[in-house]
Amino acid sequence: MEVSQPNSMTARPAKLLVENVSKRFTSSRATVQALENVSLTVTEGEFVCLIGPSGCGKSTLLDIMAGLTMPDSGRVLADGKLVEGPGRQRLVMFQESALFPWLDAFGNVMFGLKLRPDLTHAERKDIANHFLHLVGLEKFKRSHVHELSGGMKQRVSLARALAPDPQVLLMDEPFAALDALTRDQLYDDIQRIWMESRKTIVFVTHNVREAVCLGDRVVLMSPSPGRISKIFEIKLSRPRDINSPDLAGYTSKVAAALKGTLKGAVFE
Ligand SMILES: Nc1ncnc2c1ncn2[C@@H]1O[C@H](COP(=O)(O)OP(=O)(O)OP(=O)(O)O)[C@@H](O)[C@H]1O
Repeated sequence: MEVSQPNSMTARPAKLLVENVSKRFTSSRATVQALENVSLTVTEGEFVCLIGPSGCGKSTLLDIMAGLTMPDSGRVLADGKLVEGPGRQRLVMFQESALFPWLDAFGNVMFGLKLRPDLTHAERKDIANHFLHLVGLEKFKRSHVHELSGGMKQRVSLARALAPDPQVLLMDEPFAALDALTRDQLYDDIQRIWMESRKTIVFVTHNVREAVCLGDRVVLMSPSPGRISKIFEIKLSRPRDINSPDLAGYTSKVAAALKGTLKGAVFE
């Protein structure tokens, strides 16, 4: 299967280097080769989207980048250092918000700042307020989790992940459970925040349009065994509007290739 990694950003340093990573899961019922020989370079400040059919290993790859799962073979380097476990420079944001229900929005962001023992309590409060403002929730800082909508919860999760100032943000379908309108708003917000902060982001999604709207590159994976089958470079200016016609050409190209992975072939 063709593997190409065009990347106009190669002049920038590699933030994450995935080298020949393989991972197999064995249960009493079956053995699954979740990833086989996956290699990928993510450059500093890049926004990379991972897309592919269910079960192709996207989350497994993200977890390995995060240091939450160890590969059977191969390795991940972050800033040239071997990833051997989770670290505060690589934080993960999941589909379902993993907020603490007994804390309000502010308390949840403050909790994330426990990762920054170098800061005083007053500095943490300032930072928490700043990030709640950034995600548009300053008026809801005293709201408890059950009082927030799904979109608001994901905004708090985003503020909590950004507040400790990680260099890399790993996002696993963070908007999948939200309605279309809320998602469209969040696409604008995440692009604005990314353009301001220039974090390195790896973003898992099932949604081709979402991947094309957000990614500098869209990495298409194929299942059984999980591999990278093709990488698309998205050369559209930012900020991008998910509903703009410019996106359509890329979207149909990626969608056709995605369909191909389901049939066992990949189209250009
Ligand atoms: N802890 C585990 N134990 C056993 N099998 C697992 C485990 N985690 C993942 N798998 C299997 O590994 C394969 C890849 O799973 P993974 O969740 O990475 O895929 P995915 O592309 O993220 O899927 P989806 O899009 O449905 O979330 C699947 O076949 C899955 O069943």
